[in-house]
Order: sequence, then C-alpha cells, then structure tokens
Amino acid sequence: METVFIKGLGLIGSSLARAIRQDHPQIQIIASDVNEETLQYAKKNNIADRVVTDMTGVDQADYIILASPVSQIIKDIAALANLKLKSGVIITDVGSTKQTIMQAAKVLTQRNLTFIGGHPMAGSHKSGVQAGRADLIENAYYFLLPASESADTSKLTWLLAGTNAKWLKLTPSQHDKIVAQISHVPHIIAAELVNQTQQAFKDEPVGMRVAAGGFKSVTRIAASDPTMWSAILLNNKELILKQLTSYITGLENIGALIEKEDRSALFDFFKRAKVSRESLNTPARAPFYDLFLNIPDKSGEIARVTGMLAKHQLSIINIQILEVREDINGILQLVFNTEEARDQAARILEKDYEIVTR
Ligand SMILES: NC(=O)c1ccc[n+]([C@@H]2O[C@H](COP(=O)([O-])OP(=O)(O)OC[C@H]3O[C@@H](n4cnc5c(N)ncnc54)[C@H](O)[C@@H]3O)[C@@H](O)[C@H]2O)c1
Ligand SMILES: O=C(O)C(=O)C[C@]1(C(=O)O)C=C[C@@H](O)C=C1
Repeated sequence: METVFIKGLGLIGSSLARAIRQDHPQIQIIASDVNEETLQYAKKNNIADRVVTDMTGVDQADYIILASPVSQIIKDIAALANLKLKSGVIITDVGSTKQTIMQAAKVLTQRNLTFIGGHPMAGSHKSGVQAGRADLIENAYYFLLPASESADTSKLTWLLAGTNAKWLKLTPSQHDKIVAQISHVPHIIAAELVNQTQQAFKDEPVGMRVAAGGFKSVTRIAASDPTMWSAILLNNKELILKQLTSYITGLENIGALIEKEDRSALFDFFKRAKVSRESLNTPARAPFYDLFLNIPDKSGEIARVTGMLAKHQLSIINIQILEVREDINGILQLVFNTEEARDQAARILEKDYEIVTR
C-alpha cells in the first residue's frame, strides 16, 4: 500500500487529498496540520486516514506534498533534509512562488531525493479544509518544476491524475515572472482598492455596501488569506516590485490623459484592454462554451436548472456560482462543450431565468 503525507490540509492540500482519494482509494493519506479542528474535520469526513500535528509518519511516505504557506514550505524542506525518508520518495509542494522554494530544495537533491516543485494555477479566496474540493483544479494549469533533470514527473502526475489538471513545465524564473503579473500584483491591486474605498467612505454611511458587480468582481480576491499572501509577496519581492512600479506608471499615465481630456487616447486605452481580455479564454479553454444566468438565492434552484437541462439530455461540464448578491440573486455559470448545447440550454432556461450573457 502506498502512502501520501500532506503537510498543510487547507484549501489546496485538502483538494489534492480529495482528488487522490477519488482516483486512488487504496492509497493511505496521512495529513499533518497545526490546526486541530482541521484535523478533526479531515478524519470525520474521511479526507485522511491518519492525522498528525508534526512530521510523524513522513518516513513511511512514498509521496510528500507540502501545502502550507510558502514561508513554511521552505522550513519544511529544510526539516525533511534532516529526516529519515523512504527510498524513492517523491517530494512536491504547491506554493505560489517557486524561485525561493527551488533554491531551498537544493538540500534535498544534494541528498539524492526527488523534488518536483508544483503549483496548481487554480484556487479561491476561501481558505481552509472545508473549502477544498476534488475538482478545484479541474482543467486548470498545474505547473511542474523538477529540481533535477533526472526527476521523472510521471509518478506524480499519476498520483494527481484525479485533479484533471493540465500539466505545464516551467523554469523557476519564468514561473515567478508570470505569476507576479497575473496573480500576485492583481491581489495587491484588489486589496488596496478595498482598503482605499474603506478609507474614502469612512464618513459615508452607505459606502461600500451599495457596490455592484464591477467592484465585487474586481475585488473578490481581496478576501484571500493574509498569512498566505504576505508570505507570497516576500518570496517574490523583486519581480512583484518591478511589475507594481510599471502598474503605478500606467495609472499615472491614465490620470494624465483624463487631466488633458484626451478622449481618443482614453478610448484606445479601454479598447486595447477589451480586445485582450475578450481573447483571454479562447485558446486555453476552447472548446468550452459558457452561459451565464441570474438565479434567485433560493435553495434547490441549482438543482432545478440542472434538472431542466437533464430532461433534454444536455450535459454540463462545469457549473459554478460566480457572485451572490446577498439575499437577492447570483450569477450561475454553466459550461458546455459544444456551442449547440449551450444555445439549446439558453433557449430552455430563458423561459424561467434571465440570461446575463453567453
Ligand atoms: N489559495 C489559492 O488560491 C492557492 C492556489 C494555488 C496555490 N496556493 C498555495 O498553496 C498553499 C496553501 O494555500 P491554501 O490556499 O491551501 O491555504 P489554507 O490557509 O487554506 O491552508 C494552509 C494550511 O496550512 C496549515 N499550516 C500552516 N502552518 C502550518 C505548519 N507549520 N504545519 C502544518 N500545517 C500548517 C494551516 O493550518 C492550513 O490548514 C500556499 O503555499 C499557497 O501559496 C494557494
Ligand atoms: O481564484 C482565486 O481566488 C485565486 O486567487 C487563485 C490564484 C490566482 O489566480 O491568483 C491564487 C493564487 C495561486 O497561486 C493560484 C491561483
């Protein structure tokens, strides 16, 4: 029987545990976390076979997954270098930065241990074991960074096949440069926008509560975990500072265009962004077709939608609520694998629901 040891059973660690469970029920999972409630939840919900608060059991592991905040992953790598581990063990992590982690992992390769840096490019602003899901990473990119050329990724991708992720190999510097721009800086922007709004409205009783879709969709990720994000920023400091400076310059340029009332330059600014944003989903997600509808915030409503589609043998490949406007309604995203299925679903659902967009 093979054993997986997962250190950090939060959103990502528990999502991987759930996906491993579904795909390889014979594999034993040992979960380690500093949070007692997390471990109790994991036991109760059969996410792990054994729970520990330290490295107990790591010497039995065929796979070790480090899934705590990046600063802790670096400490865990150093600790593993001094422990007795099973021969042939594959060690990986899920941290959102890679250069400092791959640097730290040199102590493992010096001991001839296999380390494959990992980073699933999917997640949520929610954290903790209860937010994890077996399909969290489905269809998302999952970056792999073998620490040595001889490291074979096939056993790891076999273990994590149940995630249905799309594997992509990157170098550590390539990785950190990309995520600084598309993940790290956006989290800073979202958090600062919320903080600045809070400050701007300090004497305004209505304030942020009246915010609609625009503010909510730009700032959703501001609700992310502060421990995780402060660790990320300090582990990708130079690249984040570079991209942040460039972003600030961009904002200043827009300010100057507004000041000058340069309508045509402002039009070009929005036009360029619109064209880029609209092309974003096309190559990576094809052939997926989205349908967005407003649904009332009532229990049983999603089941009703899926039931209406099932009657016509229409299958959905993904479904999620994008936004819940407290007690009023939310936007439901349905994903189909053909345009015809999406259009047929729209015709069926439009009788009862408002279609927001396709
Ligand atoms: N949240 C995302 O969207 C996302 C996406 C991809 C990768 N990541 C990365 O995954 C990692 C985990 O993030 P998450 O979102 O699952 O966070 P989380 O807060 O949901 O989970 C982290 C878990 O680690 C535990 N932990 C903290 N210190 C520990 C320690 N010393 N020993 C054992 N457990 C410890 C916490 O109790 C918690 O259960 C981070 O490195 C993060 O950068 C996050
Ligand atoms: O969907 C979200 O809430 C996320 O923030 C996920 C997200 C991101 O897209 O930036 C967050 C951190 C990661 O390392 C990878 C994915």
